[in-house]
Amino acid sequence: MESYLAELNEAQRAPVLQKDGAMIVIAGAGSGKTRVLTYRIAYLMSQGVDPFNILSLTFTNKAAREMKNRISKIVGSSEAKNLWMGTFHSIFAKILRFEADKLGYPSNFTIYDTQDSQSVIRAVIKDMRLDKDVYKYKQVYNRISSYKNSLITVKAYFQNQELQEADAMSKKPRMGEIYKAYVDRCFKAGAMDFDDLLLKTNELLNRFPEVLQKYQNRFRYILVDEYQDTNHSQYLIVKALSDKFQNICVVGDDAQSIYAFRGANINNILNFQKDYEDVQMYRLEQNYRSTKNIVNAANSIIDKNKTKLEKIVWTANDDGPKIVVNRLLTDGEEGRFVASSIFETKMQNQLANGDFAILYRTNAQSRAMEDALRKRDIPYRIYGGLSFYQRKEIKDILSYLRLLINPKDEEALKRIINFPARGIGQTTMDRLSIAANQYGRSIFEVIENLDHLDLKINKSTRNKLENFVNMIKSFTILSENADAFVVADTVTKKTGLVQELKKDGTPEGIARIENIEELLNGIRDFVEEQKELADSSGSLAEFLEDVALATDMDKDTSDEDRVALMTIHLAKGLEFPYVYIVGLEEDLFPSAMSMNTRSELEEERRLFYVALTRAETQAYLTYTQSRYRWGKLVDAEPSRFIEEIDDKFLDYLVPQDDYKYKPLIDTDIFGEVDKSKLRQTKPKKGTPPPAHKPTEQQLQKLRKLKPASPEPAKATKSVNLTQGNEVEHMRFGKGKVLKVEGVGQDQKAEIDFENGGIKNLLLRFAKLKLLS
Ligand SMILES: Nc1ncnc2c1ncn2[C@@H]1O[C@H](COP(=O)(O)OP(=O)(O)OP(=O)(O)O)[C@@H](O)[C@H]1O
Ligand SMILES: [Mg+2]
Repeated sequence: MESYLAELNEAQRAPVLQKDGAMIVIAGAGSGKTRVLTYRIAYLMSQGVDPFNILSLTFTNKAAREMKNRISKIVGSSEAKNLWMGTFHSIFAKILRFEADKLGYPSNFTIYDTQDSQSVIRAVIKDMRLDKDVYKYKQVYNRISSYKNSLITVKAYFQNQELQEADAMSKKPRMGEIYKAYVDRCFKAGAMDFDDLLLKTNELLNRFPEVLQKYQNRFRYILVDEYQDTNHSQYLIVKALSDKFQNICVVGDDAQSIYAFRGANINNILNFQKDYEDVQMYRLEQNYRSTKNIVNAANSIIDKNKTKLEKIVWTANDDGPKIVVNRLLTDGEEGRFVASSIFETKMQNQLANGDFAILYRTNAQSRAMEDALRKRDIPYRIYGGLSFYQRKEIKDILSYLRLLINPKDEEALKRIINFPARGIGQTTMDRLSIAANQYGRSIFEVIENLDHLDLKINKSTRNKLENFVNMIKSFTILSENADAFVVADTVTKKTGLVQELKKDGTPEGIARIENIEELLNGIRDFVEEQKELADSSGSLAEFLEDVALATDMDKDTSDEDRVALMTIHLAKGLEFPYVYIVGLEEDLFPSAMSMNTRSELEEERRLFYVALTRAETQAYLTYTQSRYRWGKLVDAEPSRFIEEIDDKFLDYLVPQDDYKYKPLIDTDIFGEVDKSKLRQTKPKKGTPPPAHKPTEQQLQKLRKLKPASPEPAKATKSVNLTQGNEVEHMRFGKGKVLKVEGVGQDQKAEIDFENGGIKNLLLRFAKLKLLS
């Protein structure tokens, strides 16, 4: 037996060793589904399957990279390079580029991000002179997106009476026209939006049988992770591609289906057995990720859902500490509690920042957490929200880069034709735009042919336009031979973007220049990685595709050690030793918008299940008593999800009898807040005082809950360290003391460890043995 197969239990080995046929692995969180996929790929390769013939679809590109790295270690990296691994979007974007001409697109088509798409929709609504309060562009965008994901093309829309009536009923009778205009504009700009990447792939496979056959033969073995969250469009692609050989392995957990609001269809998992002949069903039951307390608490939650497949999840891991529940007065306090708990836990157990994650239901909750972490000097990274690539200065540079790859890209052109200012005004742009519509050409082409067109544009403006086009063309020529970094660096210098920011001179301007530097560094890393890992040259086109399709998780470019902050939706598939789930309040989690039907509430509960099962060692649940929502301070009730967990797994920092007790208002914290809005309850006689902050006693208790270390934590106060001492640390091994500073409780030492490099340790917590 290959040695790596010993790293699987028997139940995991079975789907790995079944080389051919259709199979589905349904199993709870942390039971090794992703591991099964990884090892299955390695096994297929060891059985002589060509990596070119294996397609593996994951939830993030980062997950794909991690799997590829693991596989490289098992079978060698030159082999693993040729695997097709990535998200649905990134894999099918690649295929669409090969086949673009069949669909009438240029192979260098741009991928419009959500911002670009919404900007096109705004322009359409404006040009059609529609009321923008009725036709809200974000709503319209979501609607179009859901049509596309259900494979309703413009043509299909106009054939569907029901849909048109539904839109008319919701006061949007002209939805169809907007949809058509939007699709036409994107097509003219040589651009696909995110949903097109799936829709057009379906079109390609449907309309061109020879193309379908080609990819059916290529992808003889198909694997899909997180199958419970595939939407209809993705489902059809997988079904079509796997139809011939039926060598398909999907893994998933119905209890973790959390994307119904984006069209994910849990029936895909439930119907799998009907879709293929001879389906083998596998179940995994042992969880390797979490403690018994976490696994059992998570089981007790998901038990409350009626719609589910019965599953067993157990673990041989330790009981571990109980799940800590804490009530705080406000979100500010909640942040402070989380930050100090992270600080204490980190110090006591000598952990890295990356061992901690803070998960929340909505992005808005991150602010209070950030404030508190910053005050404590704890480095953190927020995933999601406004991403790095959406920042103005970054998007400006990317627009230049996009334009030189695809000159038809109208969103990119509009953004930078007069930035930095070159004296090309709005009137000129309007004239160019009208001409472009009239001739059915792109604005760039109109500018290229100005001499032959009778447009009211004066000589000097014509010159400016010509210079602009020539500059872009010179970049295009450069990009034909140079890698992405060289091109981006040249563009940044030649366009004068950085000079513009330098002139500005404000701290914001300087921060923007730093961001641009970070972008260039990122591009350099990308080029190096491409050359090493993926057998490619690291061209600009490849980089732009990578950026356009990077999921929020993938934008993690630097490897600095930070606490992770993200919404629960983004945390799917990940794991952290310590997890804080914050804002566990009715109307926030479960969300007020998802409590209308049982199925919505069950999706919220699955979301909570996902959150809790990310934790390996310890989970913390927090809620506040009042929170600002829509600009008002409102009373908050603890989430029903806390009450749904069996008490024996919980440790309340707030005494439990006092669970729903509302304390008097703490004026120091509320300042000028309208106190009449707060419920003012007098403490009942004999009730313990409300615990706003954990008391010293509670912190003691919290400390006791820390996982026991092999050696009891000895304070180092008896060890009097000085420079040059040799010491030994449990995790970092032997080390030499470089520097000691501070006194008493705050005494710190800088130590150079054999295994850990130079560390700065607080002596009160560090478990050090003095050797000499
Ligand atoms: N047989 C095993 N022996 C040791 N560790 C294992 C084994 N199987 C899985 N693990 C570890 O358990 C953890 C969870 O595995 P994995 O992420 O594959 O689970 P999963 O089922 O995909 O979870 P999720 O449902 O959250 O996606 C990982 O750290 C993995 O390395
Ligand atoms: Mg997984």
